[in-house]
Amino acid sequence: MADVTTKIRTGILGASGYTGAELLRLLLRHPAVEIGALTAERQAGKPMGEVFPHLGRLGLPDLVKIEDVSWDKLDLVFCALPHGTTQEIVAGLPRNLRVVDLSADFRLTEPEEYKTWYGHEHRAQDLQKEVAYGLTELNRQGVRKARVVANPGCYPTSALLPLMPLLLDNLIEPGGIIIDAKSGVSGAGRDAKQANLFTEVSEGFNAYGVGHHRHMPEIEQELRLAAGRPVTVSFTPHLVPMNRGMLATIYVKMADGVTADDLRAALTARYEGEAFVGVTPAGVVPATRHVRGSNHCLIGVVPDRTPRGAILVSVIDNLVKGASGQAVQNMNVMLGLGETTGIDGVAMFP
Ligand SMILES: NC(=O)C1=CN([C@@H]2O[C@H](COP(=O)(O)OP(=O)(O)OC[C@H]3O[C@@H](n4cnc5c(N)ncnc54)[C@H](OP(=O)(O)O)[C@@H]3O)[C@@H](O)[C@H]2O)C=CC1
Ligand SMILES: CC(=O)N[C@@H](CCC(=O)OP(=O)(O)O)C(=O)O
Repeated sequence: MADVTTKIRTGILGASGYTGAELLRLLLRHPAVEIGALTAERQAGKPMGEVFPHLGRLGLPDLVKIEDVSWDKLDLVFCALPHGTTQEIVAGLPRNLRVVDLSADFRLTEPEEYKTWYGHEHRAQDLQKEVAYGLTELNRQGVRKARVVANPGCYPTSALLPLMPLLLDNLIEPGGIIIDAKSGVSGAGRDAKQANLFTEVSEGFNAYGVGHHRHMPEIEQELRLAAGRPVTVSFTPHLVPMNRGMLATIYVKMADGVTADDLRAALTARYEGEAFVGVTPAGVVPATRHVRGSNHCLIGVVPDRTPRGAILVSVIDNLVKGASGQAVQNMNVMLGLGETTGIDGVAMFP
């Protein structure tokens, strides 16, 4: 384990956004980390307390533009920038810097697939080969060795943690998986958008990206690795009127002779000893409030009335296990620190 008396000097690119603020909330109580640089685009030049009053009076550096960061004063960088802005920035960083990227820029391993879903050429294809997909519990060895970690999307995290072990063990069929997922509005970031106005979001909820959300190929890429053959999922995200939280209701077909109790037992065995992923007892279905503010994923398993059907319910906090918490977890693994350091809090219930 690394010596925690030598602090890791970290920078956060995109510190004026929601995941940037969440990284700070977690890193400020991390004993092995010091904050060396914080960046913003439009809000560059401002002190942190002006952008986020709850992060004022903490001695944090002011927000600067990315081009004004002194990279030689840093050991690791978190990139919390919009898609499409990160590939060139990471490619231009000194190679001794470790990187945890919260955007989708390095998640899809095939540049053609990236172009199809993100609408432009991959701008750092050479670097892509050095990247590990940071779903920590299921790729710990990859994360440990990587210089650059692609932190998974929030929807993929909520879906892959229950599905991948079941596919690996051939307990469910790769065909016909339906992922019906719901997210809090902070998942859309802090940027002002009409769809995220209080009047558009409150007192109702809606599906979006129906049939074509860019998390579909990310989910299928990782499920293909688990199943050893192509997997096509039906994935529909929904926006619900809450600030944070994500719940995925996943419909699967079990292999012949398998029961929902078998699925629960397999997931319980797979995640035994894991600090952040848990399976609820039979008859208990997890809710977003059980993980709010924490780095936990809770999974419930229920038999369905359809032939060989089962329903998985998976909950995370989109800003924590779905983004910044998992990013800190990956940093801990990359640097040989205790994996739960700084992120061991339990949920804020209710
Ligand atoms: N929100 C969530 O739950 C999750 C988000 N993610 C991903 O994490 C990343 C950050 O998300 P989030 O924090 O929600 O986003 P926000 O919109 O809240 O924040 C974006 C940040 O990037 C900065 N920025 C915007 N444009 C540029 C640019 N062209 N060059 C440099 N900096 C720029 C912004 O600065 P300024 O404020 O000055 O404009 C701000 O600091 C995204 O890729 C997102 O998809 C992943 C999982 C979950
Ligand atoms: C509610 C909402 O808008 N959510 C975002 C997902 C945020 C996230 O996890 O993912 P990325 O890093 O891939 O953007 C969306 O659907 O685009």
